[in-house]
Amino acid sequence: MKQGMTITEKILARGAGKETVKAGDIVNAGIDVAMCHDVTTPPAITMLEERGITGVFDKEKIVVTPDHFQPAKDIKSAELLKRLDSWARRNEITNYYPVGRAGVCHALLPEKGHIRPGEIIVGGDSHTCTYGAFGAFSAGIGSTDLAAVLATGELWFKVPESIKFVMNGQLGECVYSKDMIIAIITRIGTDGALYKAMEFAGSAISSLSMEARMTITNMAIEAGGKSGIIGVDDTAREYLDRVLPEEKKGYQVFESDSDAKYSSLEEFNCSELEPMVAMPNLPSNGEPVSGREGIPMDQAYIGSCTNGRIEDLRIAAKFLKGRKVKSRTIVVPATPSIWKQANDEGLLDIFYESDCVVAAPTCGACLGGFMGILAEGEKCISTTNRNFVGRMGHPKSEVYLASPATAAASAVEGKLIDPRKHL
Ligand SMILES: CC(C)[C@H](C(=O)O)[C@@H](O)C(=O)O
Ligand code: SF4
Repeated sequence: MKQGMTITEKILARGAGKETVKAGDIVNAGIDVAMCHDVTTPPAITMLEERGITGVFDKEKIVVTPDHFQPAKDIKSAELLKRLDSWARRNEITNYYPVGRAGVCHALLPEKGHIRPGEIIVGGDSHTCTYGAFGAFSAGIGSTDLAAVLATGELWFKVPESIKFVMNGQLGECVYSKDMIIAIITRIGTDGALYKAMEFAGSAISSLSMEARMTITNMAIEAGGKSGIIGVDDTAREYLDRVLPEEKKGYQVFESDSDAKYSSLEEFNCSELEPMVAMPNLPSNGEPVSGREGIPMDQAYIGSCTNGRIEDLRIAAKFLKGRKVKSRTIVVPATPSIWKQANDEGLLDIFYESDCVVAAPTCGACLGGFMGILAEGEKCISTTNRNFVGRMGHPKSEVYLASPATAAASAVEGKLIDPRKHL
């Protein structure tokens, strides 16, 4: 009898023009979308230029946005932005978002309708796995692979094995998808899904918004995952209906067969889950924040491709409204439309009244870039995805990962607190 296939195997088979593939197969697949930003694309451009390759495989299938160091923070980043800009304009890249339209890539692409189910998406960024929330196969690649993709529109993959995560139950009050993914990574470790596709399902996933799902797939790489993926349902269809242009609405939906082969199965009872904090210096150091209350926080950071979306800002605002922060607090809406939406909804006023700094869309302090770098010994509660040594500044600074609720509540207290105490 024919072996069933996972959603990931089906998408890669489609991309490779094959009837079936199985985990471990090496396939050459066509790329539907290639995401380019200001850090890893300039070196790819250099590689292409050195080989006399001036064009790109398809100017419609490449999406370019500067985000890490935009607007330019220093001369070096200005040079990167300049190279990216002139390359994008020279090649007449259809979907180029220059400074002013630019946003954190993994928030911008879905919002602008560049992500579709069943497609194969790569990007020069490790958190490209985010787009799997839409039932796509999506993986981060380095500059060399990116150069190959930009020139040829193809890339080879080893078809990954899949781990199935069944997230049962329903999240309780003040518990969010960020808490789910911290709990998952804490259970399996930072190499627990090495080169695997992390497939998420179950009632606690179904009831999440697309924004909240993206927080989960975004962090698949933090467990070593090649990709993260969630099947398409009505919530995804509604989102796609809203953002996709008419001509792109005919996407292909794949789902895992009931007899698909998984390397393992992990089940969680999400009804028992508590607000979490990932203690320094690994995303796998998760603990219920209730057991760590009282650790003083110098800074709170609310933003990034993990939790810088409108829903995250609404949650943060709920905890900040009518209160002043005791930790200096930096809020970074991930894209210009999120910034505008936050403004229209009065969220920026709430942040202003609470004494938060609101910055322009950028990766900024998430990777210790700019606007929020930590000094020696400082501690930051952050809604980002990595808390490695020196991630946000001095090697002796510390980053604590949490949901926007926990970050905002802790900012008000000036120390770690369980957000349930702060409603
Ligand atoms: C700069 C970039 C290559 C890097 C990544 O790939 O993830 C960054 O986005 C990060 O989060 O550390
Ligand atoms: S927001 Fe942070 S994690 Fe996301 S792409 Fe930018 S630097 Fe990387």
